[in-house]
Amino acid sequence: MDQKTPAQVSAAAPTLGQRLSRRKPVEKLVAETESGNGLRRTMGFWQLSMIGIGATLGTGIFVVLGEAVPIAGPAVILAFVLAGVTALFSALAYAEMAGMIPASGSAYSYSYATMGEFMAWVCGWCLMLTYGVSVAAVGVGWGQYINELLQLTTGLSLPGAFLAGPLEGGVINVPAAIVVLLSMFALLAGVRESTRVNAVMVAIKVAVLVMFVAIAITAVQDGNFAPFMPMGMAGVSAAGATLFFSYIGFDSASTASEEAKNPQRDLPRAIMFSMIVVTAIYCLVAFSAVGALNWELFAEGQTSLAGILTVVTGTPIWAVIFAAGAVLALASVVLVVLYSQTRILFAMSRDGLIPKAFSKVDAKGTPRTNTIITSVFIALLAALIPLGPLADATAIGTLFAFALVNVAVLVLRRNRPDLKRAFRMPGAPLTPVLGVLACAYLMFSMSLSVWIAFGVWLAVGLAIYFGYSMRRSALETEPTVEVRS
Ligand SMILES: NC(=[NH2+])NCCC[C@H](N)C(=O)O
Repeated sequence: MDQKTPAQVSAAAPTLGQRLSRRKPVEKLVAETESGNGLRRTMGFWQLSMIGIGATLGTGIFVVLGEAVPIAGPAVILAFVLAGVTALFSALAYAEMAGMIPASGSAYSYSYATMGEFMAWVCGWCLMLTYGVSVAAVGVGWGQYINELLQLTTGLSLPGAFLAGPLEGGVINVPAAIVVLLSMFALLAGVRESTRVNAVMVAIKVAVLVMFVAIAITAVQDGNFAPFMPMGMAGVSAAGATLFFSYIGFDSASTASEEAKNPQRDLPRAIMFSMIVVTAIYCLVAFSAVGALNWELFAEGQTSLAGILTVVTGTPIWAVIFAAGAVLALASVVLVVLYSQTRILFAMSRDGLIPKAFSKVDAKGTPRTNTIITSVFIALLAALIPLGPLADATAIGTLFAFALVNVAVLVLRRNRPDLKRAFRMPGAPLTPVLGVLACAYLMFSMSLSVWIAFGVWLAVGLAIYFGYSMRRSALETEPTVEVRS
């Protein structure tokens, strides 16, 4: 048995059921975020939108699109719409929750307040796929573009053994690991991407993607769209599940709610606006890509978007500009998302569910140990695992976490109608229910191997919860907190 603090001796140890369902009161969560975070309310609609778009546009459109085309054929355009609609429901649910509980733990914190500790743990564990594993995926995409840029400008290429992990016939993916480790050093040095740098990155990303559309659309041929749906609806769904990866990131705007001048008005509008911009860009890029190049030529990752530009124009200059833009942009996504992952672990550690080392900060206020452990783990993933499995694992875990956010909206509407909501999800309770169903639909469109990987991931998470977190939870060890909900 664990040692008990004197204050606890009087109270009987909680039962398993009490432990699993104990909730962290909304008021406590809000108080934690308010106590001395010193954040200033400076952001308006545009800055919030730029954050959402900046965290979303990344490896999904620059690389995963190419991997999804063979799954759906030209109907990859529909797959983007399907994934986009699913993301939209969750985006609205996020807007409602973030306006009520502006906590850095994001979906993990929302679940802790609504469904209790066990579901919060499961959600936090899934968020490590949404953030940590997605960083590895973006890192692998970055590696492809840096190599492409090197080839286009110098004709040289890194030896194959150092461009891919063992599952793809290489030894270790060096560039992917390097971009993660460089970001780690930047974070340790206290570098944060400022809103201004973020806005520049968004401008670069949007500019090169618009350039892509403008060039590729001149080569669109009707014949390339027939047959439109060679793999049927199953192909569209499967591609939609993979492409869901490309929509992840709008939630980042919600994590800035404490820095927004008027979150109530601007946050929902910014989330909607980013979703519309991103969906429009994705559909246009997908349309011009599959229109310019027959979908069958996308197989086996033989073609990249940059490659299409060279084929269409006959000169490599546009491909060089495109690849250079992608290299800059993807590096910034790695930095931003890695930072978010450390913040979520910070929140979980503060709650006692993972070791205190993750919430220890150094003199500069940086969670040093947290940042190093997290980054090294992610660098290893990036070095060893291919993009496809990393993106799929990110997608399935995120779909699950997003489904939970929709459930959290339903639960709080019923249990705490009194709470002030900066934004109310329109059409509730129907819309959050549709949100859950849409997430479930995409999850069930994923292949068996993805489900097995997800199952293993969850099993490890449960082992940690029951073996460690359950007894160390701050709700158990801090007697001031009410254990029963
Ligand atoms: N939590 C995150 N923002 N993860 C990054 C998501 C990846 C991004 N949507 C991309 O396509 O590259």
